[in-house]
Amino acid sequence: MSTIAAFYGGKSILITGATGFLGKVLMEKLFRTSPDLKVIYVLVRPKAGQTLQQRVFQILDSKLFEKVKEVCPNVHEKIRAIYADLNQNDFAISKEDMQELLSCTNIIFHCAATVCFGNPQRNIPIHAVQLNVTATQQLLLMASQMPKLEAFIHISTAYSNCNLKHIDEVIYPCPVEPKKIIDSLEWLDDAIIDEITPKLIRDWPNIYTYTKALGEMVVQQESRNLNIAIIRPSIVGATWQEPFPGWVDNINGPNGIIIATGKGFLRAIKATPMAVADVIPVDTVVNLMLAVGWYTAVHRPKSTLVYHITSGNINPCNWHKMGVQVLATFEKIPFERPFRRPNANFTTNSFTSQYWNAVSHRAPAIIYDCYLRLTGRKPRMTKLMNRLLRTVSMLEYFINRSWEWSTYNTEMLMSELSPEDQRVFNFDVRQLNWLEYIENYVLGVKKYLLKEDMAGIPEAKQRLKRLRNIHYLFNTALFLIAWRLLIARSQMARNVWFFIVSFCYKFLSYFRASSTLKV
Ligand SMILES: CCCCCCCCCCCCCCCCCCCCCC(=O)SCCNC(=O)CCNC(=O)[C@H](O)C(C)(C)COP(=O)(O)OP(=O)(O)OC[C@H]1O[C@@H](n2cnc3c(N)ncnc32)[C@H](O)[C@@H]1OP(=O)(O)O
Ligand SMILES: NC(=O)C1=CN([C@@H]2O[C@H](COP(=O)(O)OP(=O)(O)OC[C@H]3O[C@@H](n4cnc5c(N)ncnc54)[C@H](OP(=O)(O)O)[C@@H]3O)[C@@H](O)[C@H]2O)C=CC1
Repeated sequence: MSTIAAFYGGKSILITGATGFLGKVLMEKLFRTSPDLKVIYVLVRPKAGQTLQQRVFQILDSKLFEKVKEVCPNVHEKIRAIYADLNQNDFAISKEDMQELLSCTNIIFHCAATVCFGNPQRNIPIHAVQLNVTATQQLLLMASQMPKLEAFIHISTAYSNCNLKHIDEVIYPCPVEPKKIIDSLEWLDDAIIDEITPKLIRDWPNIYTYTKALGEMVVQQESRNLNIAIIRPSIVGATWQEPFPGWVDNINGPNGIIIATGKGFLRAIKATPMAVADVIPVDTVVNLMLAVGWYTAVHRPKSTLVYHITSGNINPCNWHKMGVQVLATFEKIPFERPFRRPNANFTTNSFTSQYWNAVSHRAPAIIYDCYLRLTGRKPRMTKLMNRLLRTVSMLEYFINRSWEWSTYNTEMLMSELSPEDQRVFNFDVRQLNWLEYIENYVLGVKKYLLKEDMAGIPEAKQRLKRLRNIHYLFNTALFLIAWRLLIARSQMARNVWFFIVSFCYKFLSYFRASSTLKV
């Protein structure tokens, strides 16, 4: 039996961010490998007209949890949804619930965060500080009042120090104390906050990575006597193996780009083809989280250990390889109703990138909107395209650089695991076959995100053929119009044209004469 799986048996586990991408896979693995755990408390807020229970039951009833229902049929009884808004004081948790959490929790996995890179129109700096920094502080305070707590696992990101090139498994100090930032946001005017934000975040590319760095500092400062560990994953991608390959559920990071490329909206991107695409499968991250939870509780390291979970250092893939494989998969398994044929041009040049944006992205969107207007429908493509290009521009920082993350602690942990634990909680991505993984990833985006049926593939292929013919026809027409205009204006173009025509005529005459002779 796996030592780690046995460790979670009978435990009460508190998860924040359980309704998120990582949180769902964490719950699934916990229930599947330790069905005898006591309870999982999930801090949830009502959303989109759904109550807490409805939200949680919807997750439990999803395909992701199919295997769980076989090994843990009473899963619904083992999950306790607790109303909480992490942006509020004491998370707005009721007194009774708080009492239960404080007296029963054994392990905390803190996954909740806003992963939005920042939108100045939405007061994101305050929201991000509240959730990624203040909420972490509050949760640590709560944790310090939990007598049965054995481990507190904080999920950060490998990019929390992306202003550095080489990143060690240590907590780096931020130039401004988190407490000062939290205090000042309480009384500063929104307009002033917007003004000082760029000065505060300095060489961090966005408010997300900056607040995650602040969050780590808070963990260090408020750790008290707790057993804490920090996990830093790189770009979290679809599942590799468990519970089945290719599962994804949001459009963040690569997922949105894969959809936009497969649907033919995005055909070029400013990216360094040889830069490392440091994607890490979500199930690998979850396996490390559970191993770290066990190790932190049982071995109680003297200081807060940081664990990097990245792929580039041991099994690197680059954006070029990823792009080629994504396109190859679209050939076999196209997405339904594409706008244009999928293509992927990478450029590192700003001018070329702007050219592609104008010609390959904005112009077709404008033409399509004209068509919609002419046919009495509401134009929408230009708006969609602008939004997409804005999102892509936010990701550019990460696809034009490579980082080196040291992984001493992660390797140390791997060596501490029994062979059985190494198998059940595998976080060694050396065995990951990128081509297979990317193909499953794209397939997963199609099935689980776009909810497209595989039966629609022949029709999608037909549509791609039609789009290719339209593309050739359009280009030929464009060429002929350009040529006609050139001929009308330039003697030289006319001379070239007559030369080509007379050459073709002579060639054809010679060919006809020689074939007549043979007969
Ligand atoms: C041709 C090339 C082909 C290539 C071939 C393919 C090869 C594969 C290549 C892959 C290269 C990938 C590189 C990844 C690098 C990741 C690095 C991560 C590093 C850190 C990792 C982390 O540690 S953490 C996870 C990352 N964190 C995000 O990735 C959040 C992004 N996101 C936002 O920062 C906000 O979302 C933002 C946009 C501000 C709007 O923010 P906002 O407040 O204005 O509005 P909302 O978020 O409410 O969204 C408003 C509407 O935008 C829609 N939308 C939201 N996101 C969208 C999205 N990604 N793509 C499309 N559409 C999106 C949404 O669906 C809404 O649409 P609608 O209104 O119709 O419902
Ligand atoms: N995805 C990635 O590529 C990476 C993620 N990470 C880190 O992993 C962790 C999980 O990320 P991921 O699962 O992708 O993120 P998601 O955006 O999918 O999930 C975020 C979670 O936080 C919850 N949450 C947000 N605001 C509140 C609030 N006010 N009160 C209560 N809950 C709230 C969300 O709840 P709700 O459903 O109600 O919105 C959701 O459950 C984060 O800490 C992130 O920084 C690190 C590296 C990469």
